[in-house]
This record gives sequence, C-alpha cells and structure tokens, in this order.
Amino acid sequence: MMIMMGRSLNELFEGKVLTWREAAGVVVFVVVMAILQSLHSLINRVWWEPKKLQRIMEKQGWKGPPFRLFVGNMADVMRFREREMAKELSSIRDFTFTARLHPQYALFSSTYGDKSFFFQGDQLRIFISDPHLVKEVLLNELGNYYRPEGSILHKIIPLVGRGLANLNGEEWVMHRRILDPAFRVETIKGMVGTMVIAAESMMETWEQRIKDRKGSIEIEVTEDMRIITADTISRTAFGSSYTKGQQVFEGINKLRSTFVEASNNPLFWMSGYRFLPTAINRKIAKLKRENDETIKHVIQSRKELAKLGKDAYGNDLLGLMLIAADEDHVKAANGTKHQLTTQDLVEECKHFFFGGYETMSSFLTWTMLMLAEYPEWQECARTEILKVCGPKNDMDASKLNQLKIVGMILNEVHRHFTSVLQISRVAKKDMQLGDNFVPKGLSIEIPLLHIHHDPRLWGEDAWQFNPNRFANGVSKACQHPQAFIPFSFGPRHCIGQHFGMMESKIVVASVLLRFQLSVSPNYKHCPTTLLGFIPSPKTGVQLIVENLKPNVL
Ligand code: HEM
Repeated sequence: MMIMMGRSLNELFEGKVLTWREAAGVVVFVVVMAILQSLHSLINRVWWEPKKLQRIMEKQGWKGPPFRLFVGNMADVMRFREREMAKELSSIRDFTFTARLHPQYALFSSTYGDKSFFFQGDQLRIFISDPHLVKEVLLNELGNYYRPEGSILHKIIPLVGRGLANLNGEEWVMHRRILDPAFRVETIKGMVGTMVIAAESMMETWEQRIKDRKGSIEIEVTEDMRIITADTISRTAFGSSYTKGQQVFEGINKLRSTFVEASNNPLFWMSGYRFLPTAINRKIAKLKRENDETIKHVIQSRKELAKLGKDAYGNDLLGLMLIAADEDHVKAANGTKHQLTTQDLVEECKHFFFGGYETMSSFLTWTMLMLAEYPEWQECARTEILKVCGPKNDMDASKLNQLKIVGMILNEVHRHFTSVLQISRVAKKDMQLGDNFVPKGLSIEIPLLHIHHDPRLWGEDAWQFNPNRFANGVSKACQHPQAFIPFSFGPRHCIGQHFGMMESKIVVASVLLRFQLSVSPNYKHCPTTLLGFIPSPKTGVQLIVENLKPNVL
C-alpha cells in the first residue's frame, strides 16, 4: 500500500521522491482530512440537514417541537405515552386509546394542528392525514416516495429480515415481481384447506379442555392466536417441513423479546445504534445467525430435492418463491439483470414470517375480543357462517367470499385496531404535494390509526364499534375511499392482504361454529403496542369459551 501510495504521490509531486518522514506526514494529513470529512458529513446529517428541512417547512406554515440533537423528540413522545397509558379506559367499548398506541401524532397534532412535524432521531417527519394527499403519496408509481431507511422496520432488521418492506428502488421492483405470484388471490385460494387444518387443530385443543373441565373454560386468546398464526404460516410457507417453520417462530419470539427490551432504551431510537457492539446488539446478532441457519437449511434441502424431480419445490409459499426465482434465473441468463440469491430468500422468508405473524395474531386477538364484547355481532356472524358453510365447517374460497357480515366485522376491527399504525415514506427528490413544497429527504408519516378515527371522515360515531357502516362497501362507509386503508394501497400495498383476509375468515368461522365467546371478568382492557407499532393487549385477552348450545346448530 505504501508503495502504491508512493507512486501516486510521486505523480502528485511531479516525480520528486519523498522521504519516509515526508510520506508519513502526507499519510497523517490524509487521515486527518478523512476524519474531518466524516465529521463534516456527520454534522451535516445530524444537524444541518434536519435544521434546513425544518426551516423550509416552517416557512410554509408547518409547526413542531424544537429540535434535539441525536434523540430528536422521542423522549417527549415516550413521556406522553406513559401519561396516556396511566389513564384508565372507561370500558372495552371505549376506543379513545389511539393516543397511547400512536402517541407521536396525538401529541404533536393536538399541539401544532394538522400541519405538524416532529423529529425522530435526526429525521424531520411531517404528518399527512388528508386522504387526498395520502393518495398522492401512496399512488406515486414512479417511486418518488420511498420507505425511510431509519424506520422502525430498519431498526429491527435482524428480526423482520431485509425483505420487501425494507427495500427500495430496483431491488424492491425485482423482489416484488418475483414474489407477487405466490400471494395472488388464485394461489391463496388453494391454501384454504391448509389454513383450516391449522385453525381446526387449535379448536380441537379448546374442545378437549372444555371436555376436561366439563363446562366453560377461560382462555388467554393472545397466545392461542399466535399459535394458530404461526402454524398457518409454517404450513402454508414450509409445507411438509412445517416443524422447521415452528423452530423459526421460536427464534422470532426470542428475538422479539430481545428487541422489546432494547426498545425501552431511548438510545435505541438514535440512528446507527444497532451498529454499536453493545451486549444486547451482540445477543441479537447471535439469535439472527441461528434463525438464518434454520431457514437456509430448509431452502437448501428443497434445492437438493429439486435436482431429483421437477415438482420437488412443492406448491407451498416457499416452493412458489423458489420456482419464481428459478424462472427469473432463466430470464437472467437471457439478459435480465437481477436474481434472488439464497440469502435473499432467507430474508424474504423471515419477512413473511414476521409480517404475517405479528400483524395477524394481533388482529385475530382483537377480533376475538370484539366478538365476545358484542354478542349481537357474534350471533349475526355465526348465523351467516352456518348458512354459508354448514355446521361441519365445510369451507372453500368461494364460500369464504360470501361471508359479508364477517367481512364487515373484520373491517371494523381493522379500523379500530389498525395493525400497522402508520406508514412512512421519504421524498426522493423535491416534490409538490397538494399546496406544499416537499423538499428531497423529507420524511412523511401517514397515521393510519388516526385517519381511521377522524370524525370528519367517519362521522359522529367514529369512536363506536359499528360494523354496519361497511354494509354497502368501504366507499359508502366513509367520506373518502382512502380514509380506510389498513393494508395500505398503491404499488407498495400489503402483499399478504388476501392471505390475511382469508385466514381471518377461516379462524372466525372455525371458532364461531363450535364455541360461544364472552369476556372474562379477569380481562383488563389496556391496549398498548409491541415494538412501538403493533397494537397488543398489555396483559393478554382472557375470554370465557363454552360449547354452543345444541339448539344453535
Ligand atoms: C392483519 C393483517 C395485515 C395487515 C393489516 C397488514 C398491513 C400492511 C401494511 C399497512 C403494509 C404497508 C404498506 C405500505 O407501506 O404502503 C404492509 C406491507 C407488507 N405486508 Fe402486510 N399486513 C397484514 C398481513 C400480512 C401478511 C399475512 C403478510 C405475509 C404473509 C404480510 C406481508 C407484508 C409485506 C411483505 C409487506 C411489504 C410490501 C412491500 O413493500 O412491497 N402482511 N402490510
């Protein structure tokens, strides 16, 4: 290296040969310059850039709290959240818990109005809650708004995987193109039978427990919904090797608890924290390695089996992804650019496992609670399921499609307990958004949960549980079709939407055809969040479960 440097310096100093001392001086100079350069870009990133964006937005009437170096306003958010969490909800029918689930929007929009912003770490984030503007951002086909690198999903990458939701640009286009076919409605329809097996196996354990107790039982449904969801994903993704899938879920659970512990530290929200060699970061890295190995093992054995026969990839989600990736390899050989590597597939598997697991188990838990709390809706749904599927739970995709009342209830649960509380984007270049100039690099936060509760869009009963509002479809339920977007929309909408809706209907039908649900006196209504973005009950959801009276069937 010294010789190489000597040569280039020789050129620099027009052929003069440098002494070692002179060369050392030059090296020191270069190192100092490199340090100054890094310092300059650090200061630029953590101070000048956010301050510049703040000035631009303030000039246009946007308001927010003062900037704080490194941590931004997250400490204020955490304090506000603690205060909100300390407030008791009057009953399960009290839906005014949005401030504790998504405190940043509640805190800053109530202080600074609709045009508000705050700093998450060194990122200035504005809130967009007008559905017209939301539509403009999410429908942008040209990718002028991308997912931010500093979002919570990036902070927990060892847990969620470096998959679709964390990718941008051409890499995202390639992954989405290859993975889309595995999640099309037609493909998911073929998975109904597998989903029913997962749901029914949990129902059998409930039935056995009721039999053992000779009457009703109390069930903490959060855990059981997690098990059904994990089982459904393991079976639909990994087919016959679904026990390996369960192993992955054990790994995900360990990683999740470690991240929950880490996220209680305000420094966790600081950019770059995940790269520091702290004890907790080392533990996370070890757990990630172990989980990756399990998935890699399944993929490699599939690939080896495939060498023996054409269909050996299987028709489960992993098989479909491997087939699509293979077809893409063929195209690649013919001149297309990208290919999915084994590590890409590992990351995408983790991504689906996490994405499908946390959102679905949270959503199903809240659905069970609402069915138990509103017996009239439980009854309506059961009558419909009995009529469409018959008492033996004879389900297929077309019957599930006919479950209109169940669909209305699920929509109302999505509205109140929005699984993904907010969507984030960053402007790739200077943009015009409605009347606003949005400078390149500005982060935009779309507070789905709050949009779903805005009385200006939903009317006076926005804070009530009323599935009837969806009786004539989403477009008639609210003022603007983009006021109800639990799965988002546009090019980056949830790839698992059909999978999620199908699974939800199957679980609801399986439960209601066998059991009567009511809320246990032991249940304490205290919605909170998991990892700051998935609504979860603080101390589980305890329900009383009993067999249906014979005259119901
Ligand atoms: C209750 C169920 C679910 C809800 C409410 C939900 C919601 C969402 C939302 C709001 C997004 C963000 C879209 C955006 O930024 O515009 C998303 C993305 C995503 N979801 Fe879901 N999701 C659910 C279930 C699932 C399931 C079951 C899977 C997989 C099996 C899944 C996989 C994904 C993936 C991979 C993305 C990223 C898509 C991309 O960027 O191309 N989700 N989901």
